[in-house]
Amino acid sequence: MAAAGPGQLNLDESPSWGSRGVDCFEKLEQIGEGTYGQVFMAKETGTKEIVALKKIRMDNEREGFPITAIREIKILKKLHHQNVINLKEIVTSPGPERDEQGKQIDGNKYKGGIYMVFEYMDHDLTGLSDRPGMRFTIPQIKCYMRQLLTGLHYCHINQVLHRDIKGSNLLIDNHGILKLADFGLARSFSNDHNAHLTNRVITLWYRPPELLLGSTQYGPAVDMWSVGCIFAELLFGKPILPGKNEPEQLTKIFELCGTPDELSWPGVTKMPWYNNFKPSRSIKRRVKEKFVSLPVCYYSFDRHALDLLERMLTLDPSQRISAKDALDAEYFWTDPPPADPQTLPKYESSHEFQTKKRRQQQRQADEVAKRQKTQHQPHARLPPIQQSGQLHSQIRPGQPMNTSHHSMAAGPSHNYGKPRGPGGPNRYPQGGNQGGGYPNRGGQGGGYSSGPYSQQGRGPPPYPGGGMGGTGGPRGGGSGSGYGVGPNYQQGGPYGASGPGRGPNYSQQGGSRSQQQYGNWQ
Ligand SMILES: Nc1ncnc2c1ncn2[C@@H]1O[C@H](COP(=O)(O)OP(=O)(O)OP(=O)(O)O)[C@@H](O)[C@H]1O
Repeated sequence: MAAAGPGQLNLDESPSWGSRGVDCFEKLEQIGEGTYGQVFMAKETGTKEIVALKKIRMDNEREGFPITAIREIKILKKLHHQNVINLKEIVTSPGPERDEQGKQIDGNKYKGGIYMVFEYMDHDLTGLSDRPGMRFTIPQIKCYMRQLLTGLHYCHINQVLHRDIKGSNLLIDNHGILKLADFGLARSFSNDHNAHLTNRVITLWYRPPELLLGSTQYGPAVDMWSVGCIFAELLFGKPILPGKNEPEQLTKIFELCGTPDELSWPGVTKMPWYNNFKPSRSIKRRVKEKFVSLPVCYYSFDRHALDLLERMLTLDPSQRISAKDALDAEYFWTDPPPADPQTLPKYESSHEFQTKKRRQQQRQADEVAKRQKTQHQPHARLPPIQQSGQLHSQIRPGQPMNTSHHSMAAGPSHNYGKPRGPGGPNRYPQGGNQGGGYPNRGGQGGGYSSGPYSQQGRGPPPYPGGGMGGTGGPRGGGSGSGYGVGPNYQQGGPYGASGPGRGPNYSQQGGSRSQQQYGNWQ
């Protein structure tokens, strides 16, 4: 495993990097729990500036500073764009880490913690969209999508693949600005695509078919598949491809996008795992059909949205639309235009971690109320006990802080864990998770890069309500095909016992994206 010298980062030209202690910051509250460790909202004691501190988890790193953190720091140091999170500095904690009881924590040979200091962002997309009653408008969705594509285009022209695009890694502030974050799986690429890269990246639900079929030579198109999944999710109201494991993920993709053949995807039959996952019968692509006639959806996908989605969810990566071309798509240039970020509603801070915690508390309160009710039932003459749902209905955290926008319907359902790459937490489905849990994860912008978001004439249209779910709906789960098109698992797929962090059966997704999990991933 690659490692930096103990206690040394040596990553910077700037002398202040790594030289300040974390005691320059007052920790305010925990806002994230990632594979790396915790993320805190903190205040710089001198300037009072609010920042996010991401603690680099060292406990599993016996051989040095974690390569994931080195990559993230190196890459972020070279990326500077309005739609990419700004890494401000690295700080260290001087002494040995202590737990809440003041006991020294073992296993950290650096005798202190290392933190990345980021600009603070009020929300992540998952946390925001999971707020009860949250409904994004079409101009809001266009605004977020355009910023996502602008940030990603900037990464791609700077030869960086993000490799973990998902809602919880898209941060949004109360000025409506969206930034790409979490570059822990990112890496530089060269345009010749000759290097071999690991295919065990990208959270399962957002992972493209070429990686699921074993490709190790890939490029920016992998991120564009994930963007397509996010785009559809924003309009559809829930994740569109919630596979429980890799084979099921591929099945879901084929059911939606059709089965590939040499005509639609030249070279597909030569892909490393094609024979393992060869569909038993051919299926027609039905992206348009699925999203045009939705029984339960908040927005209908208009013609331009469907066209763009089709081009993002193209099976053959060489034919998939690039970020640059997506920014030119009719969708962004037809009414209603993308909202100006400044005009978007401001919300109370909503990170996936917090919305998850709130939901857990609500669940616990519901259980207590249920228990009390059961205990009291035999005493028929006692007054009925108030249900926790009544309390819930009074608290409407999904409401924007300003009320100038559209009213919001109430809606439950935060998903708290998040599924990651080959194993990991989950907002999405991972076996037995109660409707939540995430899937596992295992030059400049040609006129787009950092400019302001111009309104495109033709005054604001009336915005119908709608947006990303929040109805607690069927997140996660969803099994099998019902089409009988599953891959040929019998032949012993590549996802069997061989993969690090994966159990012998397909439903295993535990783990993290640490070295242990990915081995020598590139
Ligand atoms: N700069 C920031 N401002 C506000 N919140 C942040 C910031 N960076 C991260 N967070 C919150 O912390 C969460 C986890 O952060 P991040 O994804 O960077 O950590 P991670 O350890 O890599 O997590 P994961 O393994 O889930 O990707 C984010 O989803 C977000 O809610």
